[in-house]
Amino acid sequence: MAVAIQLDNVSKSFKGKKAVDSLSLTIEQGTVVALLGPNGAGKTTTVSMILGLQQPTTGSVKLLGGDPREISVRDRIGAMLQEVSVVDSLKVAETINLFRSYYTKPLPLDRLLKVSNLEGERNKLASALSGGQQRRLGFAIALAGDPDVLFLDEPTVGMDVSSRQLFWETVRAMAGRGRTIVLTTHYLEEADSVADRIVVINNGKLVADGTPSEIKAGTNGRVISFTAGSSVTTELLRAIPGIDDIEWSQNRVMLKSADTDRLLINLVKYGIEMRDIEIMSGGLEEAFQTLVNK
Ligand SMILES: Nc1ncnc2c1ncn2[C@@H]1O[C@H](COP(=O)(O)OP(=O)(O)OP(=O)(O)O)[C@@H](O)[C@H]1O
Repeated sequence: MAVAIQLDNVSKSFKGKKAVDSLSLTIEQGTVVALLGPNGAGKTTTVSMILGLQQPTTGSVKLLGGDPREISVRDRIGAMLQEVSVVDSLKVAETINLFRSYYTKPLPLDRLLKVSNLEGERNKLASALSGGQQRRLGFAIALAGDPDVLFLDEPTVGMDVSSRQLFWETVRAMAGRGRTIVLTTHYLEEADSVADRIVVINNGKLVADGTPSEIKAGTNGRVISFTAGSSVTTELLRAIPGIDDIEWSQNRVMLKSADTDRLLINLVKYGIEMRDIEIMSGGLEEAFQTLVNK
């Protein structure tokens, strides 16, 4: 598969402190990649370097095979950053048209108004939009040039539920047409449902990289919980192989394990009295906390 983004050993320092530290990353075309990490992890700095807005202190960045600052590369890129700056005197449709004029193959205005759900606001002043509507205008602007690579920095902050749904549907449809999407978000459930790949950064370093299920499976395993009979004690459970953690909530016990199938067999073998057995996967939230608190 063709490579859309390539970072080779990229570092960025501010006043001697590394915001991004020896990051290497290859992103293939047609994938949706979520960049996760706590505040200050280096996500925005990474995206700014991929976009050519900041230069790495060391290392190299390639976007669509070229330098992100080249005009021919910029023509194929769209970005929705945290701040949307609008010209005060321009209406929504005029604002979108202004951005359309920067590109060689812009999408039609009506299509952009539709996917950003701003058809009803086309004649409003852009500066008079609500916060959520301004985010959607930012999305329309990012899509104006029908980009091959789209960057979304915290895109759904302030959007209501139906706008979010339409937004993610549009993003997934774009990926289906071979476009590459890189997004940052603090909403882990969104990353879990929309991304093909999750890259976790902490202190400027890559700490995990994989599909959402790989990230979840690789860090926290799964949990078996059941209502325990009166003969079951923590000591008894400690003797059983394959349990990573034991937690009680009244007479219900939760056992963490990397291999819940094998653990269940062991529990039966040891004659553990169990009722209402449940097996659950750990969530992305839990995996994320484990990764960034290591
Ligand atoms: N222009 C700058 N000058 C000095 N330090 C900076 C600058 N930009 C970023 N930093 C520092 O680099 C580190 C990474 O910041 P960055 O904005 O990339 O994090 P982030 O992961 O995007 O965080 P958030 O989730 O809060 O948006 C932080 O410690 C930040 O203070």
